Amino acid sequence: MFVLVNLKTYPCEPVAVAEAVRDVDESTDARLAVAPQAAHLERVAETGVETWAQHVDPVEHGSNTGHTLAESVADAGAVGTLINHSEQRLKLADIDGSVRAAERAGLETVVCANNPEQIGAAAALGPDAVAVEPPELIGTGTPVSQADPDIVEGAVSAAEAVDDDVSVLCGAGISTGEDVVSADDLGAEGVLLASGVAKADDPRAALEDLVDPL
Ligand SMILES: O=C[C@H](O)COP(=O)(O)O
Repeated sequence: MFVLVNLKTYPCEPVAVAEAVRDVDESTDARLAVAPQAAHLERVAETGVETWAQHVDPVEHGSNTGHTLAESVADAGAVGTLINHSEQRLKLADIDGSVRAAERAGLETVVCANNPEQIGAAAALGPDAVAVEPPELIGTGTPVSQADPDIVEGAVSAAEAVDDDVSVLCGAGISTGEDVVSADDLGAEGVLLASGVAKADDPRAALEDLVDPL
């Protein structure tokens, strides 16, 4: 299972969380990675943890003030990027452009979507993976894998129908090892999570719990 920890803009210490993700990754068969704020990418990547960007824009080098260039996040040490997160929604053409920009920079891609229908559309753009996240469950601590298992199974079928090379992750409310096992049982190849680790009193202990049954 792939466990991708998104730090969003939570007030956590990104390097300390990154070190915890790196250390726990070494103790498990699961693959762990962390997605900090763009401004923290370099410091996080220097810890040796697998580092992801939270977003890249559909732009090239040039006059694009305030945009996030895929090549810049790759230079900072990111190896992958989220695209179209529920909190950073893009138009369809821009999702396509961001996937192309990430590919150009050699970044792995996870395109997020709300439901199986959108997952099918996202898979058609040829990312490495898609992530289904019902927005109403994000940050609630109520895991999608238990609260809405149909949406996870539906996403797996929808992606498979379009391109079975596209992996499916699920996210929203995932915070325990049991939640990750449920996601695995529903056919997801990974989980995207944030508050369960970034807002935990002890992020390292939260991560150890997450991977314990894997
Ligand atoms: O990127 C992560 C997802 O939006 C899930 O967030 P959450 O684990 O806080 O529900």
